[in-house]
Amino acid sequence: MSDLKNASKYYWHYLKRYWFGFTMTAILIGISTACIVIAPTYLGQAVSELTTYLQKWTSAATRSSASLGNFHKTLWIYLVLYLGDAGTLFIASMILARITAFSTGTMRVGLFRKMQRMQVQYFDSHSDGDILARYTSDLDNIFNALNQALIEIFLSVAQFIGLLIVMFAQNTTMAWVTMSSTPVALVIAAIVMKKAGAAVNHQQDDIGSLNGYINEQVTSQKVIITNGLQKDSINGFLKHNQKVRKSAMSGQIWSGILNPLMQGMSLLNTSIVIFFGSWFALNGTLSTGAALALVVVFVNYAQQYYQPIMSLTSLYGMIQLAITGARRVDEVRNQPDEIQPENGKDLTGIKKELQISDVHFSYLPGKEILHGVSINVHKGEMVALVGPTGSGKTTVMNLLNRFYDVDSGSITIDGTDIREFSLKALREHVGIVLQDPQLFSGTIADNIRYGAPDADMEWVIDAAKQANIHDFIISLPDGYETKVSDEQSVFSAGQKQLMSIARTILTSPQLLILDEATSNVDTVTEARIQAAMDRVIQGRTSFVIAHRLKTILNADKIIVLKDGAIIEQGDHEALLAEDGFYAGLYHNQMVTD
Ligand SMILES: Nc1ncnc2c1ncn2[C@@H]1O[C@H](COP(=O)(O)OP(=O)(O)OP(=O)(O)O)[C@@H](O)[C@H]1O
Repeated sequence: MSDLKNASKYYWHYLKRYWFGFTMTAILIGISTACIVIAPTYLGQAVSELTTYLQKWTSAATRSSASLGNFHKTLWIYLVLYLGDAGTLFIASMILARITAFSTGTMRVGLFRKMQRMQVQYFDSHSDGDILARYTSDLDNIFNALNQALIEIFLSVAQFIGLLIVMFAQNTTMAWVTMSSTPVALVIAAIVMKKAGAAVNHQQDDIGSLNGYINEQVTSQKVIITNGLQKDSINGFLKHNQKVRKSAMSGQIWSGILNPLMQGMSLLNTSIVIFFGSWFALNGTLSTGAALALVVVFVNYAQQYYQPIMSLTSLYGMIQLAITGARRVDEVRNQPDEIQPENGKDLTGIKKELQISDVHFSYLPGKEILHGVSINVHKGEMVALVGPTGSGKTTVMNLLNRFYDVDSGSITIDGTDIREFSLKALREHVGIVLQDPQLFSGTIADNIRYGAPDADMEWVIDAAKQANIHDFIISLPDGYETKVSDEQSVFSAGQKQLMSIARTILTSPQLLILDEATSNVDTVTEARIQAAMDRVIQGRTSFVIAHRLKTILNADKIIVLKDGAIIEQGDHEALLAEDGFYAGLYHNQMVTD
């Protein structure tokens, strides 16, 4: 039920602005229903006018007075009513199609905008495939339901109301008899809908997991091939696929069962009406003819009574998918945004120092990752973070850029807590070169100026030169205009890394965070990346996550992290002299290198 509540809130948020269109649709469908209800009476009248005409025409005495005028008039009214029905329905569907196109467009934009405001935590804790499913299959389900079910809902409601009016106008007692089975139908519908809702929810969540798995397997294709894991990959896929098949089947069964059940209710209803109708006919005050006519009319109504309910229940699978879709998209919509300080301070640069003071941090409640980390960095200094895998190096970087906020302790720049700066100002001054650099669709030049879109070509070339990648770029047939997404231009990890270094140089950050990426490139490229990194670091305050210790021998400060705590710190010489964890690590690496 809370799903329905959340979905209603979601639809209300996006659809309320179309109230005028919905009102017009309701009026038009009201007119259409009235036309369709009234039209048969004119058909009957036309038949009776034609009979009168034929009777007059066949007798010589009355032939002169025989006229088809009334017959034609009635036929015209009949035709106008049918045209009225078709015309109003057409306009109503056009209005709804427009509302659907605009509202789902706005939903898509809303979701995309939200993605740009959300905390990094959401992306870290959800698979890419699952996030993608919310943008694709969930939004598609919403679109399909709005596109196909909305008009049906309007029609069914109008038909139902129209029928109630006609029934009560004819005979109140028989109208109540016709409606008597409604509570039972509602209870059955509520039970089945609850089951179907849960099943469809499962189905969508399982589709999200399957997408996540496919995404993971596609991006890890090379690892799978090199390790000969194709069979395991397929087995994993089959497991996910089987889960989707099971949950989809259960969803379809529960959604599909509703329609036949309602058909059964319709038959039951007809029997009730026949039973009570005959009783009234035998025991009531009406003449036998009138009573029988009433029974015939109400048997007709009884059959029609469940029609709107049945057409809604036949759409139930689609509606349920749209409810689940709205729930999943709404989940994203309700994610907290990145915390922006009110009247955030501007950051003009690091004047003196950056201080990390007694920082405790946990990604998940109760599972602390950093236990009181303190690092003091003076302007222009290079700090290297070393330590075993999982020791917390990346976590420290995540906190510096406010991807996450500290639980306790503080990070300050010249005495001001970084949470007091506006996020924009902070991030303008923090440049990050990630271990796994990302290139975006567009040209090489676009990619280098990604963080500084206004930079002119001269600066782009200068940044590429500093990053040691200019010569390679101009050796390409299209030079800086080479399309990155082009199938012809597949870049090596080292080339991508150098381009992302050029990108960072162009933004001219005050604080640099470098996740050393020299581990999966050849020694020549490694030397080029190292030289580029050295150039970027010069004169800037920088944090380098070092995997290869020989790249950080010149660091002003080396921080050794283990299990989320600093166990040693100092420069290379001092740490070697200490002959502790760092010295052991260094000697080990020298041997393997
Ligand atoms: N988003 C996350 N949610 C929960 N736990 C996380 C998250 N990111 C990292 N961790 C955990 O935090 C701990 C520190 O991870 P971190 O990535 O900082 O280590 P690291 O020193 O950078 O490791 P590596 O050298 O392998 O990159 C690990 O135990 C890891 O499992």
